[in-house]
Amino acid sequence: MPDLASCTIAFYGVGAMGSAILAALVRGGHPADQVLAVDTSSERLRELAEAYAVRTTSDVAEAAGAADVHVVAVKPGDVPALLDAMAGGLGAGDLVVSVAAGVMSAAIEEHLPDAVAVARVMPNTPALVGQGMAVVSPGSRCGDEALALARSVLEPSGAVLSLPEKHLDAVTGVSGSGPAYAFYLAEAMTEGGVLMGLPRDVATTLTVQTLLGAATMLAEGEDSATILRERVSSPGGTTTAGLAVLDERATRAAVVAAVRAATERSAELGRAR
Ligand SMILES: NC(=O)C1=CN([C@@H]2O[C@H](COP(=O)(O)OP(=O)(O)OC[C@H]3O[C@@H](n4cnc5c(N)ncnc54)[C@H](OP(=O)(O)O)[C@@H]3O)[C@@H](O)[C@H]2O)C=CC1
Ligand SMILES: O=C(O)[C@@H]1CCC=N1
Repeated sequence: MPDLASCTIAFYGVGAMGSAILAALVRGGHPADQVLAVDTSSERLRELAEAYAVRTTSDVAEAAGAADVHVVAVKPGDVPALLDAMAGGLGAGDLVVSVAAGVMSAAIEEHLPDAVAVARVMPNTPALVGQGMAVVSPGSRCGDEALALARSVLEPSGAVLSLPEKHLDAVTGVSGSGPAYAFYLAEAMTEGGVLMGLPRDVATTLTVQTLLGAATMLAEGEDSATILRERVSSPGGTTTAGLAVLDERATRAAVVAAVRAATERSAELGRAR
């Protein structure tokens, strides 16, 4: 397998997720003329060409023949037809990296020539700002060099872990869908501030900086979430009053159930193939 720097990388589907990984890769220094955006939407292609000077095409077979690394970022239900359109252009030395939720690497391999390596990845949208979390799992034909190449596609997007594929549904439940849980909390905190009389822009600033500060303490410090929460909670004070309401309304159980539901939905998407 070659180094990523010498590879042409095609992104099939440049919606929310594909374009975030593409953007991080180009900002990270990968030559834009070695990046190919492929999408059914000519408007999306025009936007990406303008923003990042990447090459574009709507011809899947042409892209498959031109690239070495192939990032599949269409909706799970669109994956089989896309792979069939790609297959004729792929051969030994090619790597297919799929970010589609639930779609198993074995199901992807069935559509492709035997010589093609497949890796599955569960990324998330903070890749767009270089703060993504991606978990990479090798398929049955993905050796160490191909796995390293797959990781290097994601490294400009943020943190990267390698795990066996059996964990990817749970990963999807925590970090794949997780940004939406954080945005949901941000919406609710902002709304609470507005209800209590703060101007919306002020409530938004307070919420965003508070979540950023809390996440930075978790990321950079040694202390667990439990210890950090206890340090905010003065006995008989304001925080315990607020947290008691979250407990009364079973918020912790609701978040655990949300992770379970997203995990189960990922597995279900895989069975639908
Ligand atoms: N969004 C997220 O946070 C995450 C998404 N994922 C996974 O990423 C994948 C993409 O999700 P997301 O970016 O949200 O979806 P989007 O709908 O935003 O993007 C998918 C893009 O692919 C295009 N497309 C569909 N079929 C083809 C085709 N045959 N060839 C080229 N382009 C095609 C779509 O066009 P059109 O709209 O015309 O169909 C669309 O522009 C999904 O499989 C999802 O599970 C994984 C982790 C996180
Ligand atoms: O909602 C979804 O299905 C995709 C996969 C993980 C995040 N978004």
